[in-house]
Amino acid sequence: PIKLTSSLAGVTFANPLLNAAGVHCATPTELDEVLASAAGGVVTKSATLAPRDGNVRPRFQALPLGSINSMGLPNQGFDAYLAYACAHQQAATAPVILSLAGLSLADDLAMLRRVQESDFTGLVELNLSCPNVPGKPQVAYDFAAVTRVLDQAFQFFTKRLGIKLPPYLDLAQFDALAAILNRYPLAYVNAINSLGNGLVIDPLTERPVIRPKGGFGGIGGAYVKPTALANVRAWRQRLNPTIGIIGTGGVRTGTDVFEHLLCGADLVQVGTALATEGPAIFARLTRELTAVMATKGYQTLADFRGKLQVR
Ligand SMILES: O=C1NC(=O)NC(C(=O)O)N1
Repeated sequence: PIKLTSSLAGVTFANPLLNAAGVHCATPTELDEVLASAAGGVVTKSATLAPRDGNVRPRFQALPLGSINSMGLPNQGFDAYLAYACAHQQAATAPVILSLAGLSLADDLAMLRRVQESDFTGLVELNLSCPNVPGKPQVAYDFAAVTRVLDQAFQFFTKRLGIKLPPYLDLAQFDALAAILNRYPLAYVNAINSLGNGLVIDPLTERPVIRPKGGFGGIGGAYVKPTALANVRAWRQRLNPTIGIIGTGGVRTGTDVFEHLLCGADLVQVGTALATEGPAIFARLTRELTAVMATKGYQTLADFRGKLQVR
């Protein structure tokens, strides 16, 4: 019989599929709907210290080949998501990953200190790659800033910490950042966040399809799958084996899930396709992944994880 169990930093998932932070996870109702689906776990909308309304609308547009978004971190605030994560840890539901996106280094550290002092023992995902807060650069493109936040976080944080990274497009960047990341006891790296600051135009109205930032927003979906797979593969080839990998980007079918796992992902997250199809997608993806594995004679994810062949 085919088994889809996967573990990440000692946390076991019955199947490797979750939502991507930000999609179908901003309220307890949405979070419950993902947990009630065939997903193996759920990740919360990236929390800021205080609740946020986010950017002006329209701020999301589904597209034939993916999506563009400039949400601007609308969320119920850190306390709400920490409470949800703790409650569901007690209820022993599928794992809840708590995503954090401070608007400053101080906010990142303040939230991590609160998690450290809390009863939450699960996975924490520090989002270093939101491209959509006007005036805020993506921290993960500034390697000195990444070093600062990890240096200061690991002075006191002893729980399971992963980081959400943006796509990198140059192998020298993977080499340089891996040398930094390998110095820290990271639980995992999640690659990729949306491809930042794309522009989608409506030729009829001669205007961008979303309003914030003059129409500049993060690109997701089929557009980014080759870049997502390359980032998963590049990190797997460079990071210590103790650092797990979550693959995110361009997942719409069981074959897409299979490809992320083949590149080395331990878990796989779904954003754009979940936004359009809803949580029922997790049953479809589980069915399709199982069919791919059956066709190839694989019984477990370990039979093929990270085993992309070299041409
Ligand atoms: O990290 C993020 N990535 C995105 O693509 N969008 C959200 C957001 O804008 O809140 N944040």
